[in-house]
Formats: sequence, structure tokens, C-alpha cells
Amino acid sequence: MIVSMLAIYSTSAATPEHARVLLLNSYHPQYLWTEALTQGVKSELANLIEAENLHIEYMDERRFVSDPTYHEKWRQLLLYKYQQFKPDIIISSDDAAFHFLANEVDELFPNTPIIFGGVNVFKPHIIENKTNFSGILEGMEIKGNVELIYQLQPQVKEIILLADKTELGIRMVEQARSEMPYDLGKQVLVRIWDDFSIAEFKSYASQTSTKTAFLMLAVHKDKNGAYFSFAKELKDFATISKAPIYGMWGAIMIGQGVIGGLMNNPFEHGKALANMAKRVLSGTPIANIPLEANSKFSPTFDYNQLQKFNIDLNRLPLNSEIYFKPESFYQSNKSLVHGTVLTACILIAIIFILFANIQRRRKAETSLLELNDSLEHKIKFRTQELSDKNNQLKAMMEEMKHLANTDSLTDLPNRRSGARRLRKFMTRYLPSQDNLTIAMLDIDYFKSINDKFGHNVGDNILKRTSICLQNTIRPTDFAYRWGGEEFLILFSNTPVKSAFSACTRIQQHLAEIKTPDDKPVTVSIGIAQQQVNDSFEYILKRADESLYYAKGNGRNRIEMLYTEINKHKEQSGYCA
Ligand SMILES: Nc1nc2c(ncn2[C@@H]2O[C@H](COP(=O)(O)OP(=O)(O)OP(=O)(O)O)[C@@H](O)[C@H]2O)c(=O)[nH]1
Repeated sequence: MIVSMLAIYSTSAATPEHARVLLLNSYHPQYLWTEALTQGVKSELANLIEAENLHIEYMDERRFVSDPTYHEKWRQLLLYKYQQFKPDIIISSDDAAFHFLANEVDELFPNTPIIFGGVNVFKPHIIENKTNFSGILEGMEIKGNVELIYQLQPQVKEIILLADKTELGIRMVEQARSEMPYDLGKQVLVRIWDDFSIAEFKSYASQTSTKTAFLMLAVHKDKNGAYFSFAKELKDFATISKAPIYGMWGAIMIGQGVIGGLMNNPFEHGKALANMAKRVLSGTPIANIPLEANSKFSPTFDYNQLQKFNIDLNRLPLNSEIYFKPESFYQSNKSLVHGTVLTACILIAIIFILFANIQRRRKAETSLLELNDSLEHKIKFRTQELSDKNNQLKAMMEEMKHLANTDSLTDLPNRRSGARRLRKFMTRYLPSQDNLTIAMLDIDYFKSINDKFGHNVGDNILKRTSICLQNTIRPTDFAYRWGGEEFLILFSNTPVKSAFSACTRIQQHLAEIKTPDDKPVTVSIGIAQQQVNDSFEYILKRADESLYYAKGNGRNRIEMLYTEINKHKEQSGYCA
């Protein structure tokens, strides 16, 4: 025992990358389960050992089931081969290889660690005294599948478990019987068929309904010894059967007409076995690696069969894996759909932004137009207001100008106005060519009129005198109220002689104005003419002095002092 333990430790301590691994399969690689499990082992060991150091054998036990002659030949073959290529570890798949190794290991592969998997019905006593065995029990999921059938087919009345009389079949049936009865809470009959011919099955299955369900355990041969293949016979069964056929051996059953069930995954199972082998190759003694419980059975279904038997998909367990389900357009064109949706979203976003922009711009334009209108309106209003104010101002200025230049009593231009025009005339007219003549006129004895008849009468005489002056002078001459009862007359371009005539005419017209005691109004007049180098003050002074001269000479006279008067008197022969 100690020697064998030492041998196991020394083997397991081999450098992993140079280790030689033997994978002993119970079946042929045509058997999909075996192929998938082999791939799982390969994929897990690929990075650890060289490919040529993985030796793979297929016992083809489905064809040579329970055949002692065949077994003997196998034993001899393996003995011959692996004496030359001694494996550091053996991985076995399924029941036949496990039982073969349990019987032959001591002679063929003494002390070699063995990792076994895929054993459906495991009896611990088989390896009771063998310390170089460990592995993963594949087991079966009969109870779980029976419950699943009832969940998917609530109308089911009969569940038939299918097996055969081969060694494996017998072990499976024993296992199934040990678990019965299955408590489904309803009256469902669970039966086991392990001794039927292919023809009998077909006849029964073709006449049944979904009140029946089949659960395939393992069938290698029918009762007549006819070989049963999952690829051919199972497919025929499923085509003919009016009741669904369930199974638990994933890769070999899905796609062969089986509706599904709680199924194992041979690829993952192979990987798990190889993983256990790696631990041994890395130095963990196999004795320290305990047997692992059942491998995982998960709900796996064939979509076409679910449709065929009208199984409501909502009844499937949540974690179900469904094969052959036609992919929706979305599933098969995910990136195209995502791209299109993304593009559409971006376009919609751009359109939305543009639309919002247009709206904002339109709003802004409308408010701008409104603002413009309101501004225009305001400007028009303000302009009108301003123009009105301007006109008012102009009128006021005119009025003020008028008031500033007009005598309020007589409405004649006042002294300021007269003085301005006189200054203007004196700069404009040349004494050598033009005759600018002025006359200063004063009402005689006006004080006594006021005193005698009152100021109103005096005012009235002043007004009538003004009107008379305006009416008597030419349009080109100007009359001003110079102050009190004094008036200035500008005779533009008028020689002295004409001025005298005009003044005489004025005196005559004024005489028609009568005082209340019927006396005519008389005026004294002093005349002056612009001279060379004359001035405003000087011409007025001369007119004033002539006026006073007239007053002094008895009033109601027209006088012109200095040379002018004499010259004039000589010219006209005038004597006031
Ligand atoms: N009613 C009235 N009287 C005025 C006005 N302005 C001046 N007077 C008066 O006119 C009078 C002028 O008197 P005087 O300067 O003595 O002259 P006069 O009485 O006309 O005497 P002579 O000029 O020498 O003929 C004064 O009594 C003034 O009060 C006026 O606007 N209205």
C-alpha cells in the first residue's frame, strides 16, 4: 500500500508540460456526447501539455455492448500499447470505460491516477480499495425531469422511462426504481420500459397523445438485439411519436427529435474532468481530491419540438437554453439595428435641434418685427410730437418775436424794430446813390388831450393815428411807434422832396381824426436824410432836432434843419 502510494505521488509530481494523458472513452466519436466531452478535455489541456501527449481511445461500447471477447481484445491492445507509452494520468468517460478500468487497472496501469466521469450509475464498492480513483459522478436527473414534464404538460397522465437490458440500462432502471414513486400531486402513472422492440415503440408512440411523455434514460439495443442509435432510431421515434420525448444527455439528444429536458453538457463535463487531472499533474495527490457529486443538469430545449407539441414557452424554467429558435431580425442584425437606431436618434436629435432653432429664429424674427413696428410707431409718434412741439415753439417764437418787435397798444412795429431796420438801411444804402429819409413825428399837445378827455381817449387817438400812418405811407415805407406819442417813419429810397410831400399827406389825413371837442389832431414832423459818413445816432439826432425845431416854431409843421432843409426849401420852395 505504502509502495503504491509512493508511486502515485511520484507520478503525480511529473512536470505537467511533459506529462502523458490517456483519455479512454466508452463510446465511438460518432456518438456526439463522446465527441463533445473529448473536445472539452482537449480545450482544457491545450495550454498545459503537448498535443501529441494526449492519447485518445474509443472503446465503441455501444456497438460491442457487454461483449467479453471484445473486452479481452481491448485489454490486450491497451496492455501492448501503453507499456510503451506509459500514461501519467488517465481520464475515463462514461460507464463502460470506468468499469473496464476498475477491473483492469492493476494489471494495465498499476498505480496510475484515474479521473473518471460520465458514470451514470455509480456503485462506490467498485473502487472501494482503490486510492488512485477520483472523478465526477455524472449521475442522472430522473426525478427533476419527471417534475419538469409535469410542469410543461399539466395534462400528462403517463410518463414512460425508456431503457434496455444492457448493463448500463439495468443500472439506470435500478436507479429509477429506487427513486420511485414520484410525487407529482396528481395521478400520473410513471412506467419503465426496458424490454421493447423498436417496432413496438413505434406502434405505441404513433397512437398516443400529449397525455403521454417519454423520458429517454439509455437505450443501446432493443429486445431483439437491434442496435439503437440516437442519430437514427431516436430521430425516427421522435418523427412518429405523438407524445414528446424528453432526455438528459444534452449534445447527443438535442437536434435528434428530443423536445429537451434537464440536460447535462458533455463539453463542460470534459473540461471539469481535465481540470481535476491538471490538479493531479500539478502535484496534488489524487487521494486528496474527493469525488465530486453529480454534474450539472440544466434546462435545455429544442424550439421546433416545443412548437410541435404546443408547449407554452412561459412554462419553461427561467434559465432555459433554447436551441434552433429562429433569430429575430434584431438578433441576427444587432449591430445593424443598433447602428440604424443610433443614426435615427442622432438624426431625430439634429432635426429637433434644427426645428427648435427655426422656431426660436421665427419667434425672434416676429418679436423683432413687432419691436420694429412698435419702434416705428413710437418714432412716428415722437416725430409728430416733436414736430408739433417745434411748430408750437416756432409759433411761440414768432409770437414772442412779434411781441418783442410790436407795440401792444397800436400794433405798430416798436422802437426796437424801427432802430434795427434803420441800422440795416444805413448799411445797405449808399448816400451817393440812394435816398434814405426818415421823419420823426409827434402829436401836438397830447398831454392836454389826456388831461382833458382821459387816457382812454388818448389811447384811442394813438391807435387811430397808427392806422392812419399805416394806410397813408407806401408799402415800401415803414412806420414805428417810437415812444409815447412819437412815431418814426422810414422812407426807403425817397428823396427829401417826396418825404416832405408824404409828411404833408400824413398831416392832412391825421387832421381827419378829431378830439372829443371836435378839434383835428395835428402833428409836428422833423425830417433828416442820410449823409456821407452818417451814423444811426446822428441821423436820429438831426430828425429829433428838426422836430423840436417844428415844435418851437408853433407846431403842426414839417422841419428839416441844417443844409438839407435849406437845400430842400430852395428846391421845393416849401415853407411850413
Ligand atoms: N393816453 C396816452 N397818453 C400817453 C401815452 N404815451 C404818452 N402819453 C402822454 O403824452 C403826453 C405827452 O406830453 P408832452 O410831452 O408834454 O407833449 P405835448 O403835451 O403833446 O406837448 P407838445 O409835444 O409840446 O405839443 C404825456 O402826458 C404822456 O403821459 C399813451 O400811450 N397813451
